[in-house]
Parts: sequence; structure tokens; C-alpha cells
Amino acid sequence: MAKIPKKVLTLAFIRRDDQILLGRKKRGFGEGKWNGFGGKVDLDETISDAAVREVREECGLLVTNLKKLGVIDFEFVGDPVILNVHVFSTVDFTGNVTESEEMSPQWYKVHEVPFEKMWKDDPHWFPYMLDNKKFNAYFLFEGHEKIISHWIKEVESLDE
Ligand SMILES: Nc1nc2c([nH]c(=O)n2[C@H]2C[C@H](O)[C@@H](COP(=O)(O)OP(=O)(O)OP(=O)(O)O)O2)c(=O)[nH]1
Repeated sequence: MAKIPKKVLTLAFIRRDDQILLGRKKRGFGEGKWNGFGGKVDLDETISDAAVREVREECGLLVTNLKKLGVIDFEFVGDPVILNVHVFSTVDFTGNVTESEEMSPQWYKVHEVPFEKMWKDDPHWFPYMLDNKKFNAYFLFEGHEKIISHWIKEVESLDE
């Protein structure tokens, strides 16, 4: 059997009181959508090191104590590559929020997250993430706007 290629990506959320920091992606994959901060893992770094680096690059904050809350696999019809997204959250950060070439950041109240301007899968798993519950999920997309099938389950623990 041919091995299914997986591309490991990070996605980190920063919380402050009843707010969450999101960024509007200014270019590339998911352009125009509001999201957490993240991207590809480099060869020489751990997944959580990559998560810290991507947050710093995309919104200027230095985060610590990232907790892994979710692992989501995304498959796209006609594309053999599975995106393996590791979702983190933290309340610990230093620095000032700054716009980057990739992201335009903004604090949102957690009950005012703009799901209509986000990836279609996000309303399914954000409730777990916002509640600090650990979860695994899978979404099969046709194009970038239509979910054909999915599952999601709460789990006791996640591999590091
Ligand atoms: N909320 C949400 N995030 C997603 C979904 N799919 C998906 O890849 N992401 C996240 C994971 C990553 O944080 C980001 C995609 O990474 P990216 O392509 O921007 O990676 P990068 O920053 O290394 O890219 P680049 O600088 O090389 O352009 O989007 C999704 O369906 N929902």
C-alpha cells in the first residue's frame, strides 16, 4: 500500500480574559479567512517549537505554556496530501500584537468569533478548543468551502 503523505501544520490560539486573538490571513492558503496563527513545521524543529515560531512571525507575540488541544486531519478530494493540523492554546504571552505580512490580528470576544468568515470546519471543533477539551477530528473537503464528511471526538490525551 502506498503511504499517504501527511503535511504537519501548527495552529495556535491565544486567550486573554473573555477574548481570543485571531488574524485575517492576508495571502496564500486560506487568504481572507480569520484564523489562529500557524504554519508548516521545519525539518529541524519540534511541532510545539514551530507553533511558537509561527505565532511570533505572524503576530509578534512570544507565547509560552502552549497546551496541545487537538489534532485534525484534513483531506481534499483529488489531493493525496493530508493536512495534519496540531491545535494549541495558551494564556501566557509577552510582547505587543503587531500586524505581519501574513496576518492582520485582532482580539475577538469568544462569543463573537466570526465563523462566517472562517474555514467551514471551525464551528465544529472551536467549542472543544474554547472549553480546553482535547479532541481528534477528520474533515473531508470538496474544494475549500464544502465539507463532505467529518467526525470529531473528545479524547483523554494527545500524543506530543
Ligand atoms: N481553522 C482552520 N485552520 C486551518 C484549516 N486548514 C488549515 O490548513 N488550517 C491552518 C493550519 C495552518 O495554521 C494554516 C496553513 O498554513 P500555511 O499554509 O499558512 O503555512 P505557512 O505559514 O508555513 O505558509 P507559507 O508562509 O509558506 O505560505 O492554516 C482549517 O480548516 N481550519
